Amino acid sequence: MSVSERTYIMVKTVLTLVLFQPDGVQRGLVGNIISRFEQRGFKLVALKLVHATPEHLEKHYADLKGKPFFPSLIKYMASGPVVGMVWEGLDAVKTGRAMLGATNPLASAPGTIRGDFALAVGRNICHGSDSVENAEKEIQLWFPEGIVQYTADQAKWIFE
Ligand SMILES: Nc1ncnc2c1ncn2[C@@H]1O[C@@H]2COP(=O)(O)O[C@H]2[C@H]1O
Repeated sequence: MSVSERTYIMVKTVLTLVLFQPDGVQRGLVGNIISRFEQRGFKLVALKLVHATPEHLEKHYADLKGKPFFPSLIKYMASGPVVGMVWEGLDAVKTGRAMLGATNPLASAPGTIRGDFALAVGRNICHGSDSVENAEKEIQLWFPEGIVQYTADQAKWIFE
């Protein structure tokens, strides 16, 4: 079992990283989106507001290094504070991505975060890990100190 694969009550849970871009922070959407994850039944296990360096962001977006928008993405992400958070839950990576909506807000369904709040691909509010393996790497990058371990009492009302 990998570090990010866990067991919570009798349910096998995973961790996912959600990273607010500067537009999500500046537009005051952090609280709304935290509420969506809480209301869905996910458990918050780490949270921080940071002004990330270009070097740190280059590591986070390493798989996009060859893309034409890579330099502007790094410059933009380093232009203001971002918020990193880690959520734990059943299929947290897949369901988190579904809650975010498509990368391009044009293709994001209403009801998703991008479908409700974004219009441009370069201002699409927040990033979500796209696989359990990448979540593990991203969580290690943003939270090298580790996540918080605790029991959420509401778990018995969410899982069978
Ligand atoms: N032209 C583009 N195509 C895709 N992603 C872009 C583009 N320009 C900026 N981005 C950003 O790059 C990010 C990479 O993956 P994310 O899901 O985090 O969301 C993406 C967008 O925020």
